[in-house]
Amino acid sequence: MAASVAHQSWTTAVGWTWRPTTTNTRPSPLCLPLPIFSDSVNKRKNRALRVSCDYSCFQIKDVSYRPPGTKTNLLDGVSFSLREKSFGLIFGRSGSGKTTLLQLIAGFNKPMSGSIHVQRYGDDGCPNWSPELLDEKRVGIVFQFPERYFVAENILDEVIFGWPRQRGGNHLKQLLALRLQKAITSVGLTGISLDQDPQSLSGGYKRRLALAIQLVQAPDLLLLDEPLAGLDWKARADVVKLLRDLKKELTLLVVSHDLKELAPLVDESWRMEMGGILKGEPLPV
Ligand SMILES: Nc1ncnc2c1ncn2[C@@H]1O[C@H](COP(=O)(O)OP(=O)(O)OP(=O)(O)O)[C@@H](O)[C@H]1O
Repeated sequence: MAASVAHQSWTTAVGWTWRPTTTNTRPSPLCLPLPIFSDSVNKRKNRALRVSCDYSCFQIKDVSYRPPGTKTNLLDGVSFSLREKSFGLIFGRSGSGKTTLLQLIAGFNKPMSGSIHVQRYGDDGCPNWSPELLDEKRVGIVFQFPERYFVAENILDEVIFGWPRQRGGNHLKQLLALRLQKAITSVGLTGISLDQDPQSLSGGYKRRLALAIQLVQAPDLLLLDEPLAGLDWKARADVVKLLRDLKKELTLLVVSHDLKELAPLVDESWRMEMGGILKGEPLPV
């Protein structure tokens, strides 16, 4: 069977954006209560308005990290916040600790101190729940040169690597199939046969595949380490365009030296200084 989802039709829509859930609904004491409307229509309108204006931020607070058995901090009191569906860029000298920070946010290592949370805000800009620990399952990461880690013999297997371990009925299978289709479409791989060897793809298409592998898990936050490194000018332009589209769907935190090409996408930027000290700073381009 040709391994392609491009020509299959799917009738059910699957939500793409996850919202953190919590049982703690205590409002911030600093926030005033919302106005009470006697008219029920106004109440409904007001509620609809509030829902559409809610938003989340990923919050890293005072994070420090030193690898076990070493004496030097690689990250020193790193704090920043990134609003959902925005594009954050961290730049700075080689060896300053940028990749180390991404690995902590992805949950590969635990910080020595500090916290990594998701905070929800209401339409009045006030936190409306207590912050929740960021669930690492909600975070995707694409390493530098991700194509070096491809293991499967065809594109489909590469994308769904790990699925056999997931048990579930038809509902789960349908959900995964829909996610697969959406991921493949999002990165523009629809014209490619999924039977193909991933290593036969061009450099730009390998990066698309690496992104699809993460998107199929439907992350809320996608971390990218040097997404343009090693690509020719055309592939770089393709990946930049793809990242612009992805920003509409999820939050992107990128580490890169390619400031000029990524600048049009960037909402927030920070410089990592040697010793793992992060400072908010406009891009120097
Ligand atoms: N487990 C470890 N033990 C000791 N030192 C480490 C460990 N992991 C990374 N380092 C060192 O920490 C420093 C920061 O590394 P990191 O890869 O985070 O930097 P970077 O800013 O991402 O660099 P680049 O831009 O070159 O990718 C480097 O000097 C690296 O050698």
